[in-house]
Amino acid sequence: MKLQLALDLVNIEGAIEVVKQVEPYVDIVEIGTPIVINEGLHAVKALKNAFPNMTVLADLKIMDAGGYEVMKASEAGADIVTILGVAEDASITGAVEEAKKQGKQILVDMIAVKNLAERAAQVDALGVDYICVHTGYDLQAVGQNSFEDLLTLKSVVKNAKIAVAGGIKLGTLPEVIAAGPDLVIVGGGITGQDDMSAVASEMQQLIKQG
Ligand SMILES: O=C([C@H](O)CO)[C@H](O)[C@H](O)COP(=O)(O)O
Repeated sequence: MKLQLALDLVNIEGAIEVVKQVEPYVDIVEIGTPIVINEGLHAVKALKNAFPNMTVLADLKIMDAGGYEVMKASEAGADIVTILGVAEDASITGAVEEAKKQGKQILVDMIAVKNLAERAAQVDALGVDYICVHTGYDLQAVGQNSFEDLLTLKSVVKNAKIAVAGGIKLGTLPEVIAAGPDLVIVGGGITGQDDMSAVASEMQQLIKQG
């Protein structure tokens, strides 16, 4: 099980400062969608330059032109690129083919997918690397989370690794770990804390204990 730090509400310098504090405790650093919107793929390039050995995920949430957008993110240095589960199969296939060509990986974000079990099985058959259940900010704000969806995903996905994201905090991490995902994605649960390093370290310990 791996820990991914999601960086969303910071600029490039802020992102680099956060990673300096938590680098030993996280496996993957995500340049979140809000940063990409504000700063473009330069943010991915800057992070990769600052931390060449770190696995960097570009949270582009691709909806169309899968192959082209994966190519651009790969050029910027992304190791993993996200596409939406609600995208067309052709877009996901294009993203997967381009990622394979570039030696990169694809994470499919199932945010806003209504028929989760059915769509997860379809997406799994397209050869993606990760499938992620995700409660976004707007549904977190009305009290939702992804725990039940995570169990659904576990029961239908046979090939891809399973990831979970959305509002995970130190207090809720044990419940997430118990469901056995391959990748746990945490944003505000680390970046919103006074002592980011201590929280990330505790999260890593819990994840290692499994
Ligand atoms: O993908 C995300 C969100 O849609 C904003 O782009 C976040 O990175 C993801 O939800 C993880 O962040 P937290 O919910 O703060 O843990």
